[in-house]
Amino acid sequence: MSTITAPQVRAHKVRAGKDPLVMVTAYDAPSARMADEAGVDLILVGDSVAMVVLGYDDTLQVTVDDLAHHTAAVARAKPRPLIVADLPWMSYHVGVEDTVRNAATLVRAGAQAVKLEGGRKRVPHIEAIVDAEVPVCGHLGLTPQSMHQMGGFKVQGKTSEAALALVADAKSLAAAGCFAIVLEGIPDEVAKMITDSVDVPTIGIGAGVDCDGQVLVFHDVLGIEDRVAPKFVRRYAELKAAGVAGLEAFAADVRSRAFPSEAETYHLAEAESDALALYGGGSISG
Ligand SMILES: Nc1nc(=O)c2c([nH]1)NC[C@@H]1CN(c3ccc(C(=O)N[C@@H](CCC(=O)O)C(=O)O)cc3)CN21
Ligand SMILES: CC(C)C(=O)C(=O)O
Ligand SMILES: [Mg+2]
Repeated sequence: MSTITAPQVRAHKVRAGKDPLVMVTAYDAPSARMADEAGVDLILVGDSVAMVVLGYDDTLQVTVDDLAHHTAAVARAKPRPLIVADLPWMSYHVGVEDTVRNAATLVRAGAQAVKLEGGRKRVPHIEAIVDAEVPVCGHLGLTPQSMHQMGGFKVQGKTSEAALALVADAKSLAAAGCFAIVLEGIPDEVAKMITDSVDVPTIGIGAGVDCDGQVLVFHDVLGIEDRVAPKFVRRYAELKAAGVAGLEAFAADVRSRAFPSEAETYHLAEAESDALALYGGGSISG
């Protein structure tokens, strides 16, 4: 079971004296174990899996079944962080009943909460999922599933009108029962205003230091991703470079016959080796 529960997250505000929440994405059992051992608070099985793992150029290409597949792999690691799974595009845009069934699919795969993108127009869907006893995390600002409406992955809330609309959206999400709200790609002043305006924690990604938590994509934090490079990413390791160096060393050892060594090789017992020699020692003409 998780170290932190959704109700505990809901009450987690920096202004109440708490340290910021730490959330990182994970998409499989080994990444979930790394997040667990690092002591993060929440794992997000994000639809960013489409871009950083599955090779797509956007997040619109993944389905509920794709997210369930990755959520199940994360859940099998039994990580201590709370497992939040993204509802992908088109899984909560058709109807409320369809939305609740899709949330249930992710819960049965092992999610302890779900996240969906958008503001006040998502309130009926959020309320229905919460009514089905599933904690919901909101997501406002640069919502990647809206990339065609936004004209790309563009920072949002850059005018006073847009900023106030985001504050109103955040209040609607909190009132609808969201236990936390991710704020992505917005000016820090706007994120601070939202964080001050709601009683649930805000978890920022490209939203400044004044949120109640921070989230980044696993492959960005560890330096595995090198196609997408948003300004808000800080790399804490260079695993892609380490991986390429390791594979180069393996290839060199194979080609020089330095691999495998004696210690990496199996042998017959002597008697069996002698008996085998009597049968022709492996010669095909013998
Ligand atoms: N590897 C990765 N990291 C992410 O954080 C991430 C994904 N993939 N895929 C899904 C979404 C897409 N995200 C993105 C992708 C690009 C930018 C980006 O290039 N932003 C510009 C700002 C453009 C502007 O000024 O409006 C930047 O320079 O940071 C931002 C968020 C965040 N998410
Ligand atoms: C970037 C985070 C917030 C996300 O939604 C994802 O990884 O899919
Ligand atoms: Mg996402």
